[in-house]
Amino acid sequence: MAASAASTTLKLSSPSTTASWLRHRPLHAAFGLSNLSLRDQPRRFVVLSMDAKPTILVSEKLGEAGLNLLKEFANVDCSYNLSPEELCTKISLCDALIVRSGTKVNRDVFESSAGRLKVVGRAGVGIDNVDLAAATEHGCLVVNAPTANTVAAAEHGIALLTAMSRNVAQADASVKAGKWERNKYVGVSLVGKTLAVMGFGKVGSEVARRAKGLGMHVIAHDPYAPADRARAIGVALVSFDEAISTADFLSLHMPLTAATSKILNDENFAKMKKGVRIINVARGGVIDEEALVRAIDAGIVAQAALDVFTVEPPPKDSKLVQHENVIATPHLGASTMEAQEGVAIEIAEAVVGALKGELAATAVNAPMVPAQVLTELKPYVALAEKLGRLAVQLVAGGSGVKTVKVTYASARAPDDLDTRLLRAMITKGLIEPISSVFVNLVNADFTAKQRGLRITEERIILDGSPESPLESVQVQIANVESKFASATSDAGEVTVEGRVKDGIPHLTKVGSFEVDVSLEGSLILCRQVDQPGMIGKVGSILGQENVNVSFMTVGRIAPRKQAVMAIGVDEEPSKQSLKRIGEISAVEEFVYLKL
Ligand SMILES: NC(=O)c1ccc[n+]([C@@H]2O[C@H](COP(=O)([O-])OP(=O)(O)OC[C@H]3O[C@@H](n4cnc5c(N)ncnc54)[C@H](O)[C@@H]3O)[C@@H](O)[C@H]2O)c1
Ligand SMILES: O=C(O)[C@H](O)COP(=O)(O)O
Repeated sequence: MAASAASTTLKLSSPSTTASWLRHRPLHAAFGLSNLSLRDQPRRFVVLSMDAKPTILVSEKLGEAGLNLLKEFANVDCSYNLSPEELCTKISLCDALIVRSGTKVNRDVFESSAGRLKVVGRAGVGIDNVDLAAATEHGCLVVNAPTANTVAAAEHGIALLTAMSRNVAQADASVKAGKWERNKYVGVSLVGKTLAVMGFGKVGSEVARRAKGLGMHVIAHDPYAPADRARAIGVALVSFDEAISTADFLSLHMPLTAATSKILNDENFAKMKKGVRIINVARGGVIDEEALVRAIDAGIVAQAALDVFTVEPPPKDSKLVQHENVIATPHLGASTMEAQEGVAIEIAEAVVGALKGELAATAVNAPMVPAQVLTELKPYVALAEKLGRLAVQLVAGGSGVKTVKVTYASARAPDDLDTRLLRAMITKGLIEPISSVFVNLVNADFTAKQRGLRITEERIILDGSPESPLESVQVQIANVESKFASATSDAGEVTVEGRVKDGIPHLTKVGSFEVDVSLEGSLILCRQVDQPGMIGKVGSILGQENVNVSFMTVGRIAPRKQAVMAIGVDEEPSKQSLKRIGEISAVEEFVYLKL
């Protein structure tokens, strides 16, 4: 880490006890959640004046216990199956809205509310149906219920697994059609078969546990899950290729992210064992649905059981849904009486709490930064989150992301620099790109702990004037392999370091290579043999598809030796362009990272 001549390393206790930014301030006030006028403070969150009883619109069926909680505090309007126009008309009379995944809460809804809507509660995990940017712009808090439907989703995965393997749905339809086709519907046994659980998080680990009870051999792929957690329930974590090439059954439990979008595609279906069976209760977008139809027709995939689809509901004439080797359910993973009661209570408590102005642990878009400290710290909190995002995207696998070391170099006295917010932002950056969890200042330490993530902090005290709060921040992930080997330091840790320059976060180090690229847009890191013309070659590939390069630097060990080129891009390059960059003869490895 670059430090000035004299420096001292100091270990910080975690969480920091020197919360100078937040000390003596009630949290809701520190976070700008107290009675703010929406017009004056359009990006902050408002709470209701306690004079009037608020109105809560529930637009999809919610469990009775949750409704009762809401009714104790508010007027509750349960109006299901509203058209988009009806929703927009009603919303101007409502302080809160509670939805599941069936209601599209788009920008029109926030605009139509004319500032009255203060909270949107999602009775479930995924907030794909809520326009978060529009919510934040309109000062509307979004909360979700992230835990209560985990077991229900896992049980539905198992239901699909067993129903598919014994043709229950097809045989049922056949009997109801008056037939008796005992030879046609011979199934396959589960005992002794290999199930690969793709995504070993909350739902995936519950599926694994249950499948072991069915006598299956369970393996899992999850580059970020700690191997010891998997081992504790007798599951081996394996690479992606090993999982898909050895599985008899593949069950998908990863979130839909840029990295997992269409992760089951033609190329990967071709690597699978002939006759593999696929279960998806995660998100439709993780499968290339057209490629799945091709793989079924080619006999690679024997059967698929799907609860989720890229477009929901899928088109009536969808080849996939109509395929005789596919069974489908209409996104029923969370639909048990028990889960819906649990989710209803979880969301009702969160919405009522938010309307009362309490800080919500399940807030999806709560401001992480108290308005009062924004001026000085804004670029540093952005830097912290982006370093977390970069570090985790560089991880390829290993024993999972378990140990993260953060090193702050600062000339400020330890008492004058509270790292709680920075640590929370790094945690947010580390967790959000790989999970369905949203991290805020309230839940950051808890969420890290729950995922088995240990974050230690160290301080390097620099000589000199403490004008800026921080000189640099370094994030290191231990015991993992990297997608970009050059990001691994000599000590074997995935390492990124950055600093703020002219108010803008910059990446200044990757592994042992010094670089200098502003952390805006996205980033391509390329390791090559240092030689003339490289910048031109990469630049022209990007230029051909109108991808704007915002920044480019080369860090090298010595002239004509190995170098790392960091290229900031405003737009996402196509897969083809990235492939062409990888094919340039001097390029030894490269990676594309979203910030
Ligand atoms: N069908 C339903 O009704 C229903 C209900 C609940 C959850 N879900 C969905 O199930 C999925 C899992 O939910 P969860 O609560 O277990 O989330 P989670 O965040 O607890 O777990 C997701 C896991 O996926 C892992 N992961 C991330 N990227 C990966 C990759 N490239 N390859 C392999 N693993 C990767 C993460 O490390 C994490 O451990 C989500 O998509 C969620 O939306 C669906
Ligand atoms: O994201 C979720 O919680 C699940 O996909 C369930 O969605 P649902 O509440 O619409 O059933």
